[in-house]
Amino acid sequence: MSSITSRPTVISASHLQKRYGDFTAVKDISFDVPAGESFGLLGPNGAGKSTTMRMIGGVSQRSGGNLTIMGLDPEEHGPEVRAHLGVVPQQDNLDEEITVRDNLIMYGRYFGLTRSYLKPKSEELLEFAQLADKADNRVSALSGGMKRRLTIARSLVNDPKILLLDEPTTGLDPQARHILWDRLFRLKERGVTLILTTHYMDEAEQLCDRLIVVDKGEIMAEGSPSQLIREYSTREVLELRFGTDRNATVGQELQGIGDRLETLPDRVLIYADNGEAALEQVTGRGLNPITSLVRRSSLEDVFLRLTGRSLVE
Ligand SMILES: Nc1ncnc2c1ncn2[C@@H]1O[C@H](COP(=O)(O)OP(=O)(O)OP(=O)(O)O)[C@@H](O)[C@H]1O
Repeated sequence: MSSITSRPTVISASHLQKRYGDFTAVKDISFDVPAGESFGLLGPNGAGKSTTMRMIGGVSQRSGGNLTIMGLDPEEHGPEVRAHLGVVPQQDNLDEEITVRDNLIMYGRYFGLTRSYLKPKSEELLEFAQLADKADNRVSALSGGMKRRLTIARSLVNDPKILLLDEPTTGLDPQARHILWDRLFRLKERGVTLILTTHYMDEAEQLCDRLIVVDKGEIMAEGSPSQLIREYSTREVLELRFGTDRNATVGQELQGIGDRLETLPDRVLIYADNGEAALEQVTGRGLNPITSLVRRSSLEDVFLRLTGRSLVE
């Protein structure tokens, strides 16, 4: 099997910038995505992820930098670029008053696809989205997770090589998120390049081969989830809760335990490769947290290390 890095680059962004008046939403974003990769933009609300996606999708003009999709500049070759892209926006914009199947057909017609192509295609996509039994229902009768799956099915009507997903599971319950992730894995298996934004660290860890951590319009770090965790965190984290007032003051007494300490309003985090050994040191000093938990490091810890803030505030 060819390694992912030897595959052709399908998206190349170089020093992307977007200004809204005096405000710079995207300051300097560069990345290359090879075909078939699942690439993520992870960052908190307002980091500039959607703005970057809109520039890739060709619906927002960039203020600076270069961008090519399959070798073409989306601002100069909008229709050709859009023919390669499937776009799943942050907000579902389905037609609520028509049926599930008709949403697919109408969207395809808008793309100029023929009815004879769309008839079998819509059935295939309904199967893929696990919505075949809802085909004749109005969209207004679907759950949030079903609507998301329909939006994804709709984005696939033109067999895109690249799928842009802006916050694909925001607002969904855990079960609906897992069903959706499973569908995205299948697309990845078929060789579709996935570009997704998320502020959920677990989503980034599950879905992304590689990602950039974005904050305030800039890239803070880049790598695979495991590379980033290795580089910016310890293997384990000991989470301690001492009570609201005590959390803020106990830091002094914990000095020297583990590699690093973070004090959050509701807990203290001790970064250590061996969390249990760190906990023994804590109790050995006569400090008795109300609760303690040893867990593996996550991308949330990477973000905290890079910015001093939580991803979800
Ligand atoms: N049309 C606009 N005019 C002015 N400012 C904007 C506009 N669109 C976005 N912004 C600002 O640009 C910044 C980045 O927004 P963007 O939507 O790209 O962030 P994000 O990382 O996608 O977060 P979210 O998940 O909340 O959408 C924010 O401060 C936002 O308020």
